Amino acid sequence: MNFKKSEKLYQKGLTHLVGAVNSPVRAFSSVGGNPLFIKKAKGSKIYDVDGNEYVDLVVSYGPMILGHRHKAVEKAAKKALKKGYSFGASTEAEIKLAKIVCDAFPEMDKVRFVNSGTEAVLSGIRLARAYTGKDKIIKFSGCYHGHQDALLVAAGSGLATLSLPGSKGVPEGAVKNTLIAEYNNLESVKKHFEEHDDIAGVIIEPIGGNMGVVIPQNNFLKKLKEYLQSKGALLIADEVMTGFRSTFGGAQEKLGVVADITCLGKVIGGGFPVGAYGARNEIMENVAPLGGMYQAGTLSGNPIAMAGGISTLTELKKQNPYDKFQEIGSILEVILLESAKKYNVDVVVNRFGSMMNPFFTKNKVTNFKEAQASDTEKFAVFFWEMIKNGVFLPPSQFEAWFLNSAISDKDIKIIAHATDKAMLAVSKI
Ligand SMILES: Cc1ncc(COP(=O)(O)O)c(C=O)c1O
Ligand SMILES: NCC(=O)CCC(=O)O
Repeated sequence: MNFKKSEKLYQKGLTHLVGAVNSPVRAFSSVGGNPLFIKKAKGSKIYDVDGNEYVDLVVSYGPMILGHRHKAVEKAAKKALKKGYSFGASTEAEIKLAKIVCDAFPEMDKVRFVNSGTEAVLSGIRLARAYTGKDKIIKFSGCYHGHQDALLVAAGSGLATLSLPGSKGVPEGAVKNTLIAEYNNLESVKKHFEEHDDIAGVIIEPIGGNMGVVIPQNNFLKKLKEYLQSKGALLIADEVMTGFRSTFGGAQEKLGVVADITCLGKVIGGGFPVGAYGARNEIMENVAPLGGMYQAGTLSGNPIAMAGGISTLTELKKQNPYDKFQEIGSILEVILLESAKKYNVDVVVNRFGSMMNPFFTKNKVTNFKEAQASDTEKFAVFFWEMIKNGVFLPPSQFEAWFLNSAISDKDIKIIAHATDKAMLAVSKI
């Protein structure tokens, strides 16, 4: 396996692109080496420009839940393309996707489409403030909610990978209403309520996916919702990663919790740029043109993106792959753990349905601090051995791996073989 063409493109890309990437998570900062350049993808596989083939466990950081270029999605997008790309006016497709989305969440009467998860969350936060008339928002350390100013503190994803406590260029004023709590620690939330009476709500990834996978323990989410209700504050579920992935109704359905505002992205567009935020009528009626909270978008509800979303969600409903994800996920979990045991490597595997990852640590991982105790050098060695043996992973200890419904038994064998080689390599450092 060689990466010569990727290497060449990387050098070329450095001239006019920052770090030759358009999102820092794509840089190989924490694993060393240079990013791979992709030529194409199909089904469960992704191919780089040097012709190397990989089983893809990144799937564009989540959206490609049916695998790449699913027939139904490709057909729908091509059909939409022929009718025009953007109109700046309403289409029937928006109504169709809105119904599919609202039907999936019990208390979602209305939804507004935007173009990314970042936009979905920044709008959801604005809505919580507009509805409650309060300014403060609690977020959990290690959770990532896109790159809006107010939430770029103690964030996961690329900030965790690059060990950044926050972002330069964010004025103090932009984060003065952001309070930080610890995941799985209700007391840390209560403490803020004891000190402040102007908290609009709490935003949470119902399954943490941006510090690696972190799962709520002991009904944490249910208890959080009950507590917030008693305080008249809103629960804002950032289901950008988990929506239509944990199951069709998202992590909320799996965990038996209903949020006041739900933010969506990734799978909802099936690889096209779509985000959304939704809630019950009483909340959504605050959004313009019905109410005074302004939020807009030239390309929002884009017809190609809507077609991608409708076809992806319709196919997902038909396939209902969630039991299969559970099955494949538990097989991969066993593969990772047995291989770690064989080579005497300390590994903890966290998994929730089709989201999982190993942490190179001895102790359980239930919050950001525990995730940060992982050995990132070991992860870097593991990552490159997986790549060399045909498995494409996110280049960070703090990112989730995602399953897709095109993964085959043969792919699982490739992953098992690569894992064995990778754990052996880790055991030698
Ligand atoms: C939970 C969560 N929220 C928000 C975002 C932001 O979405 P986007 O990258 O589409 O702006 C992401 C991923 O990036 C995410 O994982
Ligand atoms: N977990 C990381 C993401 O989901 C974001 C991807 C990106 O920012 O490119």
